Amino acid sequence: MSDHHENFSSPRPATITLPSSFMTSPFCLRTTPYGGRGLFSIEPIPKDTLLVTCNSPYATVIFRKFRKEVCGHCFAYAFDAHRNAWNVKYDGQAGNGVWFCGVDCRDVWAAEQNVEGLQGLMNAAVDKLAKSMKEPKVILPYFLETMRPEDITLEVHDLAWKRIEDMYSRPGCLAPYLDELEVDNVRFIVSAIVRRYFEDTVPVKKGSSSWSALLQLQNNEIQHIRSRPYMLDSHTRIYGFLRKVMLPILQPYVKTSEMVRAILARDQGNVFGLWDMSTTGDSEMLGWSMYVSGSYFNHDCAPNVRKERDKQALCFYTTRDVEAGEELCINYVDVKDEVAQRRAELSANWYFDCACKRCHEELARAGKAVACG
Ligand SMILES: C[S@@+](CC[C@H](N)C(=O)[O-])C[C@H]1O[C@@H](n2cnc3c(N)ncnc32)[C@H](O)[C@@H]1O
Repeated sequence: MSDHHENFSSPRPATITLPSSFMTSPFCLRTTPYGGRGLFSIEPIPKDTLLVTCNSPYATVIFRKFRKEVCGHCFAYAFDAHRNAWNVKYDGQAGNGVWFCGVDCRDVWAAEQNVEGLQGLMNAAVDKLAKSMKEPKVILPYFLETMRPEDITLEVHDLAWKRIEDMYSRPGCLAPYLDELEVDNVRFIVSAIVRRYFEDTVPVKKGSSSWSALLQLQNNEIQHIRSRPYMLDSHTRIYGFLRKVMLPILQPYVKTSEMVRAILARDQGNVFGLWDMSTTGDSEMLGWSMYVSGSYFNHDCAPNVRKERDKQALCFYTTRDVEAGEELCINYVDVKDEVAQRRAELSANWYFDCACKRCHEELARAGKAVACG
């Protein structure tokens, strides 16, 4: 339970333990001149090479409204199979709230993700507490009323969290109100805590990512709260809810806010949306997942890597021949969009000004056009 504070609060840790999936790869992790670390080829890599497979997410959530339509193990979407919903469930309370596309997925989920029935019991507890929530209420009004983004330093932020920890340590403090997305966020965090519990108590499957690898991911906490100060109130209510809902065996993980903060700080900017595989072009987001090794790919508006979901796994392939020394990048936004829209989206949701060559060239052309016009 003792997270190293440097790892927790600094945007990118000084020392990195590489995810095990990178050890035998044709690429390495290096510092970029523009945006932290990135993955670079160490030898020529042909088109369509599988670079890395992230076998299963460290944390994941299917939006509550899609729970009957998305398989809890392989994420298959019922509509893609021309069905309205899946009907395989786990017997008894310990499988609560999870539907499967077949008994095979149900049984693997039970063996890998629902050891001791913990995931299912937590789902049931979250649903029960969510039903009893009262009126919406802000719990950090002073923060929202007085803070300007530039005032939100790590110290100010730490103080707000300390206040919340104290508040929820008092007996009789009620569970705060959460909206639907916040309850989904609770379930995302619960999945990470249950996984961490297994990591601490039962042997983890080979090739799985670890909590210490998750902590190495870029921490976007301060940028996130500066750009949306109301999110601190949301995050602290989520923490309050978690304090109330955790089964006794998992309570040690939320006794302080450290683990919840560490997950929330990496959720923004590092997770992958779970989309249906629709070929109609109207793809819908069904939830989101954190794949630790996949989060080291930087963005480029002319990417040389594509990602493909294969059931629970996320696979990364080269889209063209890559030379030794080239950076390997995916795209975070739709590269068919205009430069201004791509940049606005990256800035709003990932907090960076894209430094890629394509943006540079398109901005230079636009600048010349304005100068000539
Ligand atoms: C998912 S992380 C990628 C790994 C990250 N560079 C690291 O060191 O952990 C996304 C972050 O990488 C940086 N980044 C990714 N693509 C970028 C780009 N095209 N231009 C500038 N920064 C970028 C930004 O800081 C962004 O928030």
